[in-house]
Amino acid sequence: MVKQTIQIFARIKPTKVSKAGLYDITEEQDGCMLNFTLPRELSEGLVNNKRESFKYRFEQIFDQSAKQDEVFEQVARPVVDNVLQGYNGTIFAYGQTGSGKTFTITGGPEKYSDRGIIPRTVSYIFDHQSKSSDFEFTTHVSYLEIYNENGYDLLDPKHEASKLEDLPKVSLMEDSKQNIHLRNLSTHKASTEEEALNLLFLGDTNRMIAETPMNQASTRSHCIFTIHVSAREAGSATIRRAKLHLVDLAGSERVSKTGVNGVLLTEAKYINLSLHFLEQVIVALGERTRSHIPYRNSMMTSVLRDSLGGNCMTTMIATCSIEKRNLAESISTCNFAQRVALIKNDAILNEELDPKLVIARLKREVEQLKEELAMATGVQRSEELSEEDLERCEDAVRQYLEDRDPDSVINIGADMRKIHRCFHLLKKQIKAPPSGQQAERQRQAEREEALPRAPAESSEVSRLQQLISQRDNEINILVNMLKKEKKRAADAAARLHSLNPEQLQRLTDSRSSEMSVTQSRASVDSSIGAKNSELRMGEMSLGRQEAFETFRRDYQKKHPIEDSKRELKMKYAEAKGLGEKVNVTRGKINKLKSSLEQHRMSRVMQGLVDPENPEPDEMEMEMRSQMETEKQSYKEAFAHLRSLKTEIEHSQHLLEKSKVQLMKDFEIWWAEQTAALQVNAMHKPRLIASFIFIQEKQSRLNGGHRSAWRTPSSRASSLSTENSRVSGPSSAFFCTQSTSRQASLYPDSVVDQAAGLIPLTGDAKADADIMAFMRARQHIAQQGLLFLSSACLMFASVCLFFSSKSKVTGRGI
Ligand SMILES: Nc1ncnc2c1ncn2[C@@H]1O[C@H](COP(=O)(O)OP(=O)(O)OP(=O)(O)O)[C@@H](O)[C@H]1O
Repeated sequence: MVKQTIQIFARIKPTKVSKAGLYDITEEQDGCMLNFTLPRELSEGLVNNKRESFKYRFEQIFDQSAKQDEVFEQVARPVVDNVLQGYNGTIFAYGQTGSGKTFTITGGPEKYSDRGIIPRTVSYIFDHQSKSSDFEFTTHVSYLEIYNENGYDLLDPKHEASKLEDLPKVSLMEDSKQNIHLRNLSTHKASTEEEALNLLFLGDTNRMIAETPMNQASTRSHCIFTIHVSAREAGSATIRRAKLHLVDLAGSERVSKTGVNGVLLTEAKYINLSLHFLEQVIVALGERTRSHIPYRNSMMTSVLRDSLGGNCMTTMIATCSIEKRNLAESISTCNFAQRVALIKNDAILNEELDPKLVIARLKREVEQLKEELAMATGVQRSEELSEEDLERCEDAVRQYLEDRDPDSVINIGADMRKIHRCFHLLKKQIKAPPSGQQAERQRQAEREEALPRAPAESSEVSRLQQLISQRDNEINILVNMLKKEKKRAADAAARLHSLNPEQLQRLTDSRSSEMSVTQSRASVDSSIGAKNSELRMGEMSLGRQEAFETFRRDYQKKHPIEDSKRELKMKYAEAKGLGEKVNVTRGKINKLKSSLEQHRMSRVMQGLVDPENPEPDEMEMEMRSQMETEKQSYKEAFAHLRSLKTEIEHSQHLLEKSKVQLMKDFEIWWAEQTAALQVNAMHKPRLIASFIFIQEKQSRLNGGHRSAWRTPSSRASSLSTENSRVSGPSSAFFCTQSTSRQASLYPDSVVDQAAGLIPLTGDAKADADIMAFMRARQHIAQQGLLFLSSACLMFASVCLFFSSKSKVTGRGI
């Protein structure tokens, strides 16, 4: 058992503002000190006392310039090493919104070097596994999100989440030993790093898609990515199982400061409540005398029960923002961390015996004991030998006969039935007529025995015989080589035959090194995320698509997307170059190999070397050394290519995530615009005619479906024309969009007349007439009678004008 207090680290988020004496970090013998010095006006306000200086001890403090790899090495790697040894581990980030929790745990959205603890941990685990060939590892992952005290499975493959409620709900269950189980949380086997990273990406994308618009600005949920590792040494029945929780908590700021209402307030209350319960658990654990720890108060503390005061090695990273307005929250984060540092955990090695292996071992033992008993008592066992036993006897006899050691024995145990069986097999061997080859060899030996030979003659004969067998060997080698070549050619032809043109193209492409295969697989995997955004794009109406294009052009975050694309392109180019290099080197190695073989062969043929014990000559040594150099360069290039492949996959994931984010931001913007326009429309009933006019036109653009204009999106774009005149810049986009469409379909004059000359009258009947007319006009327009419709429009306008005038004056026309 390892007794250890929770290790605490702090990380300061980079800021453009100069630190101007607000904080400093000092190194001490047993850790680091973080000192905050508050300006007077702050110490009197936000923090409820007048202290100006606050000091906190941490295991280590990462200042603004700290890089992600440094954080991984210091914070995560020791925990992960323990997990690989069989100890549970937890790493959690705590801090106010925007202080860098997600950046630390998952990573930044732009650069590969910004990847956080989770992807680095995944790489580390699989790297370790590939190097430990004595162990058999299995890795599973799960991803849980806790929002408003409800758990959701972020890795559910059956659902395409568009909101959180679409994801399966996870609930807590407690067994008789009070162990917590998570019902409905799927765990997925990951056999490779790539598979695990794809799962992480799937979960992150689901998390992003399922965010409610209200919680956009900040992650208002807790997320727990769990890696389950089990390891067994070859031949051992003992399995070590450990799990690693990587936790990104929700922002810890106080409700009063968030200044929120409605849904957001409910969220904030839940977050604060669950963080409050977390604090209660931590306080209770810190008090030695407390026997009851209130884990059950919240889902998060229930899930993390083992991590807090239980069987786990736990590490916390406190994320702090040192901008003036955030100092109070950072101080409260550090206070929290100090309490956490008091908690003692008792981590135990999670070892268990694999029941299957134990049963097999016990069965073997029982068999042995039965055999010994039979020998000792003389009461022989009478039941038939099993198939397995029969096979074992055959193997034992074969090995015995093949063994050249005259002292070898058959080791089959004390069972008389098996001993009889072995004797039976031996007798069969002796009695059986020799096979063709054996018979020939026997005859030859007999002939040789029978021949009386002169000593000189016999030495000449044996020299010639040696030469013949040497030639036989050479012929065999050549025939085998020929066969291999033929087979390789036939396989290649068959493969080419089975490829479709696209694959053929890919094959001929220089990227057709190993890299291209893995890359294409990666792109299939990364399409999981792309699917969401593409699907949505496909579902958009034409107007909305156009709106999206405009939105994308002006999108604030477009630059990172463009940067990522550029970076990805560069990496592709680099991978292509490396792939070519790998191919060239491989070609060189193959060429050297065949030259070496030829060289050896020719030496053997010339009788310059003993085929049984070929001594390398100078040329061979030279070729071998060249081959070693090439192999080294191949290895290096290949390793580089592999790491580049991981980088490319990561960048693809980031790009996909940015695209999903863009899509989400667009949806929110669109909803806001629609809502604003609807409010305008309610206050301007007289504008309905132009609204309908544009609606109808929009519906025409959308393929002439009447129903299209009922959708909020088309309603918004129709209203927009009016809105652009009334509410100005906020709807400038709609204005541009509509006018550009109008210009292409209708002469400006007609549109203006339609929108400007036919306002509604306020009289129900007259307005109904106007609407009926508009629809009729739409119908005519759809049949291509644009000119006629314009004439009708003018005529109707005149009629309506007189009709409304006559109503006003009380006279008929
Ligand atoms: N150490 C850092 N280096 C560079 N950028 C950072 C760092 N820490 C945070 N950021 C950036 O600051 C922004 C907010 O960070 P992040 O999303 O990680 O905060 P958070 O604490 O997880 O917030 P929330 O509680 O809302 O989820 C992001 O754009 C992130 O990329």
